[in-house]
Amino acid sequence: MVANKVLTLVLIREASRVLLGMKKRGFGEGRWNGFGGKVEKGETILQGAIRELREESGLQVTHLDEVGRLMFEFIGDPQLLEVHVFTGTKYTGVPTETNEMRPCWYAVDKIPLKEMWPDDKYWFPMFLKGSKFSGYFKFEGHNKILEYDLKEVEKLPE
Ligand SMILES: CNc1ncnc2c1ncn2[C@@H]1O[C@H](COP(=O)(O)OP(=O)(O)OP(=O)(O)O)[C@@H](O)[C@H]1O
Ligand SMILES: [Mg+2]
Ligand SMILES: [Mg+2]
Repeated sequence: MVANKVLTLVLIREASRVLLGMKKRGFGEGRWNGFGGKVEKGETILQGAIRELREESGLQVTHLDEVGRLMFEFIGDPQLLEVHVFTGTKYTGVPTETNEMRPCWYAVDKIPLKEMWPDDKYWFPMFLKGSKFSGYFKFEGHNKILEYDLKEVEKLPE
């Protein structure tokens, strides 16, 4: 048994646009995504999300809502990624490019799904309409989804 790798993903949302970042290095390099990363020892998942958002975008928030839970399996890797997806509308600061991310606002009808992780096209519509969602995706490499299961939920699993 290998413990899951716990990660956060933060999508700052306004009425008609979402803040994404172009990942400049590391896992998911070259793709637009929300802000986030590994939860560190001694912090809660929410604290990790708030910290990663600040480190990667320069934005400060005091509150985020958890809206999604995504599990990813990569063939050949026994460790599952457990991604906690958060959203928030209230922030202070100005989106600022960092070593890891180049932020850009995207209109909700112009989300660059072709330049995002392939799973995003399945759950982003649920996110945009305000639903909570829970999913599992099995990847071969970083571009191919072999199988998946995704549903809208009333409440996220604990
Ligand atoms: C497979 N399908 C996927 N679809 C959408 N998003 C995905 C994802 N798989 C991982 N993610 C996100 O990618 C970031 C990786 O974490 P990552 O940025 O590398 O970690 P962190 O910021 O801690 O980096 P440092 O180690 O500090 O450099 C993190 O937000 C995580 O939620
Ligand atoms: Mg990161
Ligand atoms: Mg980190």
